[in-house]
Amino acid sequence: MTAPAIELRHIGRVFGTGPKAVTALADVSFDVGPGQIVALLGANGAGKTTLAKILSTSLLPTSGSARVLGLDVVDNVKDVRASLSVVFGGDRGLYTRLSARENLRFFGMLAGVSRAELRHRVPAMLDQVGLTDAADRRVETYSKGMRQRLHIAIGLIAQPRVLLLDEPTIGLDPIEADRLRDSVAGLRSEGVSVLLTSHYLLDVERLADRVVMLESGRVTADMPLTEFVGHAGYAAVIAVRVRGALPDLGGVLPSDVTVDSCDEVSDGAELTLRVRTWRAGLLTQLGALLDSCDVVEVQVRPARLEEAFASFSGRPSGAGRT
Ligand SMILES: Nc1ncnc2c1ncn2[C@@H]1O[C@H](COP(=O)(O)OP(=O)(O)OP(=O)(O)O)[C@@H](O)[C@H]1O
Repeated sequence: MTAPAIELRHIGRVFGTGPKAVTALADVSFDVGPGQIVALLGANGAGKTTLAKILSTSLLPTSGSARVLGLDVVDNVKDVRASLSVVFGGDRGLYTRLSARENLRFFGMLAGVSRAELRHRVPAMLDQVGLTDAADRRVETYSKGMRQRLHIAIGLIAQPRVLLLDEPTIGLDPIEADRLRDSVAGLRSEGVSVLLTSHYLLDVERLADRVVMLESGRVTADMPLTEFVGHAGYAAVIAVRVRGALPDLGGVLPSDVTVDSCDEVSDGAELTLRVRTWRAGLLTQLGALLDSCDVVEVQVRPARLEEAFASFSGRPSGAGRT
């Protein structure tokens, strides 16, 4: 059987000793499978950075064991470093007076990739992150999103099989963020395993196969994304706006649909329904119940990760975003 890309067993990390000791990680165990994208969620101070530092061999755990592709991070520092790459968000570490192509060549050589190999790999990486057209422009002329995509290309130039990706879409506008997510999603087909930390739940919703949630250094959830989203407690919200009055829906709604709110507006009413489980034919059924009124607009909003996040952390929706 192939070893998990990342294997954490009872990892603990305490900073300091005595009464001032801080337990950053208490007892963390989970795996990232080969080719999987796992999102590591948690509020500020939950222990995400500490875990990333242990995996990237820049910090020792105080208990437990961590393996990358079967290699212990304490005993096999050199091999772990060759297998894993860390990509941080923001502007750090790029040579902005050089072009993307030159940055990639430089970091490739630093990582020990041969010149001959770089001749193939650099254009391939530029293409993979959508920077081919801008490849020979100085990085100082790039948008934040382009810089961030270049970071990912640099992280991948030595062909690591495991990537730690920290806040990849921080500070990006929605279009840039989407492009970046496309680049990350493409890694799955390359067989790269990713541990993604993000405060942006949209990244997680779009990219992750599994979600691991940390709270105060402990794992409070470890499950497939679909199951995690299911913890929102409902599948979707349907908002209906009608002209004129609404019929009395008391007792006629399907059992898995409840009324969230019903408000009068200038020329009619707005009704919000919460659907516990989505099923084929539900909208037709609701349409029939509203047949007698003039429906102006219907919006269906699938359950969002914010609600699931809140249900695990016991905080109100939206508090996951910091
Ligand atoms: N070098 C250190 N010395 C003492 N305490 C530390 C040190 N590094 C981290 N901590 C503490 O460990 C806990 C976990 O911190 P960590 O940075 O891992 O959290 P995080 O989940 O990455 O937070 P954020 O989302 O804010 O980056 C926090 O209470 C933090 O104050």
